[in-house]
Amino acid sequence: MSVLKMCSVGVTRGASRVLDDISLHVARGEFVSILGPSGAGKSTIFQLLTGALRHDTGVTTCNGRPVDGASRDFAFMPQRDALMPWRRIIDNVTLGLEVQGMTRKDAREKVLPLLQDFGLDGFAHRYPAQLSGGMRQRAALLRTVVQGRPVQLLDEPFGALDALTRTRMQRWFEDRWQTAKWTTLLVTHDVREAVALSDRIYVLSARPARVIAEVAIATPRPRMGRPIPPQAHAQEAKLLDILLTQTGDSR
Ligand SMILES: Nc1ncnc2c1ncn2[C@@H]1O[C@H](COP(=O)(O)OP(=O)(O)OP(=O)(O)O)[C@@H](O)[C@H]1O
Repeated sequence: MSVLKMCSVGVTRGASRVLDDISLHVARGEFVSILGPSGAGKSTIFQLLTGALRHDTGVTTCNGRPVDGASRDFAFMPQRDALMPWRRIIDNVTLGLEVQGMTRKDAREKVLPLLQDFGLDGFAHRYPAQLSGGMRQRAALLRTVVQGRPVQLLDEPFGALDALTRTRMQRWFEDRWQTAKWTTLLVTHDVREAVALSDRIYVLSARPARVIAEVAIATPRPRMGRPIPPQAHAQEAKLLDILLTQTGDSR
C-alpha cells in the first residue's frame, strides 16, 4: 500500500504553471527519486508536502489522510545542511524532536545512541563549523530521520559536497538505508545517484513539470562501490537521454 500519494497535482507560481498533473506514489519502505531538469519544479513538490505552498488542483494523501498545509507526515532535509551554527551538534540533531514537544533530556537520550551509526561519535558537543561537510550532512540526516515521521523528504542531500565526500556519503547512506528502510522521496539532478539508490525513479519534464517516465531499478543492493551491471548502465543512459531532451540537448 502507498504511504504517500499525489494525484493530478498542479501548481501555479506567479504567472507560471510550475507543476501540471503530477501523480506519484511511494510505498512503505520504498526509496523513490524524482529526477528533473533544473527549474522543473522538484523543490516545489517538497514545498507542497511541507505546507509551504498549496496546490491549485489535485489531491495528496499520506497514509490515506489528505495532506493540506503543514503536516506531521514528513521530515524534510533541505539541500544545505541548515544546521544552526550557534547550537552544538547534539542540540541541532534533537531540534526536530523538541519541536514535536519532546523534552531536551528525552530527545538527547533518543539521539545519543545513534551518533555512532551516523559517524558523529565524539562530536556531539562540537559546533557545525567544527565538522566536515560530510559530517554536517550526516547530522542533518540524523535530525531528519530521528523524528520517526512516515516519509523522509531529501532535497539533493549530497549536492553541495565535493565528489569524493559525496561518493563516501552515498555509500554510507546506502548501507544505513538498507538497515533502516526509511520510506524516502529524494530529489536529485544526479542520474547515477538516483539509479544507485532508488527502487523507482520519476522523471519530470521541463516546466510545467509532468511525469514523463517512471523507471523501476531492480539491481540488487548493495550497489555502491561495485561495477555497474549492464542493465543499470542502460537505465542510466536512457534517463540521461530523457533529461537531455528536456533541456534541449541531444547527443
Ligand atoms: N517564489 C516563487 N515565485 C514564482 N516562481 C517561483 C518561485 N519559486 C520558484 N519559482 C519557479 O518555479 C519553478 C520551479 O522551481 P523549483 O525550485 O521547484 O525547481 P527545481 O526543479 O527544484 O530546480 P533546481 O533543480 O534548480 O533546484 C522555477 O521555474 C522557478 O522559477
